[in-house]
Amino acid sequence: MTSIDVQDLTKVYGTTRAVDALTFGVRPGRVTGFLGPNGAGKSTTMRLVLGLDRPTSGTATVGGRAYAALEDPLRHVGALLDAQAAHGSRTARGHLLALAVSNRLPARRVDEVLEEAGLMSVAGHRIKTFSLGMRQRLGIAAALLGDPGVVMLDEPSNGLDPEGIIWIRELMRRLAGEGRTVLVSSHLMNETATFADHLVVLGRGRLLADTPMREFIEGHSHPRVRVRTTDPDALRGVLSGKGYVLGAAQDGRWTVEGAKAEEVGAIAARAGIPVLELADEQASLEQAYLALTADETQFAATAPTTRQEV
Ligand SMILES: Nc1ncnc2c1ncn2[C@@H]1O[C@H](COP(=O)(O)OP(=O)(O)OP(=O)(O)O)[C@@H](O)[C@H]1O
Repeated sequence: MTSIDVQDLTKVYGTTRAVDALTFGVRPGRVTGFLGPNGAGKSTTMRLVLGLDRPTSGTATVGGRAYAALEDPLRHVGALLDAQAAHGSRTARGHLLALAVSNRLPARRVDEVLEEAGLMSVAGHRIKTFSLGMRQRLGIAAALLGDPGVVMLDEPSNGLDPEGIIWIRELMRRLAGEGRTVLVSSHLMNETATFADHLVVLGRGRLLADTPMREFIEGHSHPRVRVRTTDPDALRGVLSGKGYVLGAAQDGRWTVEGAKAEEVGAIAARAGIPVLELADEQASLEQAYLALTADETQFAATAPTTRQEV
């Protein structure tokens, strides 16, 4: 099966290094989430892989070859970059048929992908009447037209309703399960956590992480315990004796940063303090991502006081 390989890739626009000496691989059989703050270089990287832009230096290949060198490229790589790109005056079926014909793909694929994308009932409607979510579905249908081994989707959940979000998640899982190479950019961390096996994270054009999802979350978050007690003052006292701080209460529960449930439980039990609820907090992808990218966000709203402190 086919991999995407990005090797020492750099793209400079004027004074902006949109992509900066980037090296990573996207492997088959798993969904790779492509993350990074606004302007980190995700779309530029995807455009370079698709040969839509020329690298300043370095290479981006699919199955070891530049996209431009692929014969019948849609049979190898399907991509959704900009869902607005389709001609508004065409029907969904007309648009896909034109793509199929110009790329020497069998016309029967058109109805197959319309069905797959849930667009069969509107296949004869003009695209200009489509909502953003329907355009996303059409863009994904187009990406699947050539039955490609590599699928790249830029923000595919954009504009999709909850049912559409579940559909895209299941579609990506299935494509990876079939052994395809799936690269998906997203700003929605909770969403990405439901479908990605692996993560590639960019910040200001550079590689920040290329790791399995689980390792990423474990490596960029710290343990935290949630506890409910009838005697918070006593618990605060015994915990502070062990170097832990009982945080502020929220909904009748307290948090202890940097601790494990078994440690807090043992400390409370030794002091005879009643504990009504005790659990390790599951670190989320969002927490881990924010911890990693805190210094890499180009367009963060920063309070003036924080600025002066830096
Ligand atoms: N055609 C272009 N001309 C000039 N600058 C560009 C061009 N395309 C991208 N850039 C710049 O390159 C940087 C990376 O942009 P890119 O769109 O690749 O980031 P991104 O990670 O996809 O961001 P987002 O999450 O906002 O989509 C940004 O600073 C952007 O302004």
